[in-house]
Amino acid sequence: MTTTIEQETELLAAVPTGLLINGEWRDAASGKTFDVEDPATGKVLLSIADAGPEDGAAALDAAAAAQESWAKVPPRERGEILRRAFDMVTERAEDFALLMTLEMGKPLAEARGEVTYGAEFLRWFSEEAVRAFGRYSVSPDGKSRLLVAKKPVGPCLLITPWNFPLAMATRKIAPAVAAGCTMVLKSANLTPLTSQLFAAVMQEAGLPAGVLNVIPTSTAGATTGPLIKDSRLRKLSFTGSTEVGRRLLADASENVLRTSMELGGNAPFLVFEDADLDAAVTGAMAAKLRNMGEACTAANRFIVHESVAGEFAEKFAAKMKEMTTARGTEPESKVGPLIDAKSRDKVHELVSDALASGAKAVLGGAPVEGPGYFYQPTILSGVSEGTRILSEEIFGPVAPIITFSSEDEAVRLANNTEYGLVAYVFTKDINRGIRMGEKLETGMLGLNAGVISNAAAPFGGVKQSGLGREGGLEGIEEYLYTQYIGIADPYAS
Ligand SMILES: NC(=O)c1ccc[n+]([C@@H]2O[C@H](COP(=O)([O-])OP(=O)(O)OC[C@H]3O[C@@H](n4cnc5c(N)ncnc54)[C@H](O)[C@@H]3O)[C@@H](O)[C@H]2O)c1
Ligand SMILES: O=CCCC(=O)O
Repeated sequence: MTTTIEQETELLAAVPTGLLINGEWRDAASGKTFDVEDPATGKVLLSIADAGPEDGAAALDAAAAAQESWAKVPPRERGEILRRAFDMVTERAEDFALLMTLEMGKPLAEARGEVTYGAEFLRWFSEEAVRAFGRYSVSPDGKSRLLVAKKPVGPCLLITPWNFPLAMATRKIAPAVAAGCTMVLKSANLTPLTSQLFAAVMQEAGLPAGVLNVIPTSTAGATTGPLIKDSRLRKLSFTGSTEVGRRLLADASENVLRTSMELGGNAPFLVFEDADLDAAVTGAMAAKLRNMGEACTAANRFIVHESVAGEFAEKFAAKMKEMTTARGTEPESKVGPLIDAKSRDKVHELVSDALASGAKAVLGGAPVEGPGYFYQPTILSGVSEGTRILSEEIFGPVAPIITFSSEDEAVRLANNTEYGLVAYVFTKDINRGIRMGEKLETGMLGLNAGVISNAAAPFGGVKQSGLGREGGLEGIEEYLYTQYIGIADPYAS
């Protein structure tokens, strides 16, 4: 059912529009606000407070002041706050889903999926909060005792992207809460509303004042730059483009700040000659069209064995053709708008460049006429090596296909990128699947699977896709440091 204007207005009225600093919602010191737009219509949804450097400093003051007492809160209590937040987000799933659809554009069904995925980080880390164990051991020579403790790293700056407005925030906030860290969250300026609502839920779930401070801003660099150079900050966790991540890493080096970097991707999707082609097409649809292709995990290069490339392209195109583009609130919507005009133009630039270099559009190949930033689901065949579309993140519903004739060539093509986030492999040969795991230079691999994101798994990349892992047993470690205490021989006289 299409959502009504009344439903949308009522929901937007419930979203806090201020900055959250030390447990209070307040205006920006400058009094400035910025607009958040609906990418399907270009209309303004809401204006919210626009933090500047003064507000950033106030947020870090609050986080630094709360750190000592927050670290002393028993792990079980911290876990219970996260568990209550999980229950509350789940109860309000429809609100969170609609809000994400409004500000980011994804179809409602997908937004509901993100609520489930994003909430799961709250539940997972509510369980991990009580398992941040250290160890005690006897030294190899038996003469001393080794005590290894895990401690919260301290105040963190969390910077999130626009493409998964809930999950990218919970994937950082939940482990930080579990570990006993305080935070300043700089949400994405294109999609800050979901974080605003989520922060209100965290307050209601019992998170003490100052533990989570939220500073949406239209001036990211000017507002967060001074925080990164402030010695009270102990950790920067960033999710976004490799380009911005690289700059932040340079800034973070000044104080040798601990960092987690979840950056861009250029995922290869390999289809071998022995693959179940129907399963490969189902996987391709998920790996390409999830989030309209606006995912770091999106399949960016379809590398298909020459003997099955024609049949794969035909079957893939038949499925893609069924994908209706429409505002995400419409029941028929399978592909929502891209986030803004700049992103849509970049997608079209890459497609035009590939076509000019000899590729053929099996399907689509152009923006959709009319309001909003829609792009036609597109398949390109005959893309040649060296074309821009194979080396840059597309971030749109466009699938370029290239072919290979041997396993070695497939591996060479797949690894021919500075990125290393995820790869997808479709084959019925288990040994080949294992070989691919060993040969592909990525932090994650989908074996006969087109989506592998899971709160219980370590998400992250190698090469220029980043540093560190989010989720899984590893996720909480990013917010803990290890302290070793050497103890003299308790039997020595
Ligand atoms: N690896 C992952 O887990 C993952 C997940 C989601 C998105 N991404 C990547 O994110 C990118 C898309 O997101 P985006 O367009 O929001 O990325 P982006 O790098 O433009 O922005 C990410 C965040 O950084 C902020 N930012 C920008 N410049 C900054 C500066 N100088 N100082 C401080 N903050 C700054 C933005 O306001 C936003 O909040 C893609 O490259 C995608 O692959 C990666
Ligand atoms: O955009 C990248 C994040 C995608 C995910 O967590 O599945």
